[in-house]
Amino acid sequence: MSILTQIQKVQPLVLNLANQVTTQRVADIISFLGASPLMTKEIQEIESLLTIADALVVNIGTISESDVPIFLKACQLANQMHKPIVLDPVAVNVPYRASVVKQLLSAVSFDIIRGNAAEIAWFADKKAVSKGIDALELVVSPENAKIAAKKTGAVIVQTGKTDVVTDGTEVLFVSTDSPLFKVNVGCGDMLSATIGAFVAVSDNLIQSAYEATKFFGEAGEQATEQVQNLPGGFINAFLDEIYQKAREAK
Ligand SMILES: Nc1ncnc2c1ncn2[C@@H]1O[C@H](COP(=O)(O)OP(=O)(O)O)[C@@H](O)[C@H]1O
Ligand SMILES: Cc1ncsc1CCOP(=O)(O)O
Ligand SMILES: [Mg+2]
Repeated sequence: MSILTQIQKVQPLVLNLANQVTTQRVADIISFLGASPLMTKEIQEIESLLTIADALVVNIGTISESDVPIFLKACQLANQMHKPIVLDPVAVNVPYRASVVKQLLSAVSFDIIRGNAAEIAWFADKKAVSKGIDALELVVSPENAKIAAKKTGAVIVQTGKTDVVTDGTEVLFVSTDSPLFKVNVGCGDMLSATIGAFVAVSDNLIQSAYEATKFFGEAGEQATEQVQNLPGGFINAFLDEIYQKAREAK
């Protein structure tokens, strides 16, 4: 049975510490995949929510000082409860965010880290050209992703023109092409959430990350064709594609 089919069967609960910009898009893609999204910012309920959750997705996109305790507690509890954690390190090259992620890395282990090439370069201690939430380099290098995997112990999904999925040893590539992902804010967040839904039902981290990334990219290509390369209706066409393909999964 494919991981996508397993999602239809299990309907896993994916708990999100989401950013405030793309919460609805993240909740929608988890739901359209056949999984069940839940967002929280309340530290008092984190343990009970993790008890019923099948995966945790942590997105630092709009993190602030008052959020750090719940991020820390949620990740520590997820480790203790053996719930997989996906980290989306939005703009981690910015000093404050870097300090928060360093604090998290010193206290918890992440199963999968999904970021653009500039964000992944940070984990590899390599220079990269970025501008806020975006990577600016178009050259795809698996080397930084492999180093980042070895340094963090996580499976790395480095997104770009070609996506790189690696555990530091095995390296897989996803070469789909949906340029409208770049101009639509939140596509990275939605991919991280998709990976969360896949890893919620599979113990194979690199396979979950790869199949999620490939499924996501292929749906993007279908949607790009449907909207004649115009961004305004792309997300709706993309989410409809996700919904339809998820329900066709065998
Ligand atoms: N230059 C590009 N051309 C086509 N698709 C891209 C390009 N860059 C990223 N993508 C795709 O966009 C999606 C989001 O990745 P990315 O934009 O790198 O994340 P983020 O939004 O976090 O910066 C991924 O599916 C990725 O394959
Ligand atoms: C614009 C913005 N600002 C803080 S989080 C966010 C959304 C980032 O979304 P993505 O990294 O998926 O493009
Ligand atoms: Mg991002």
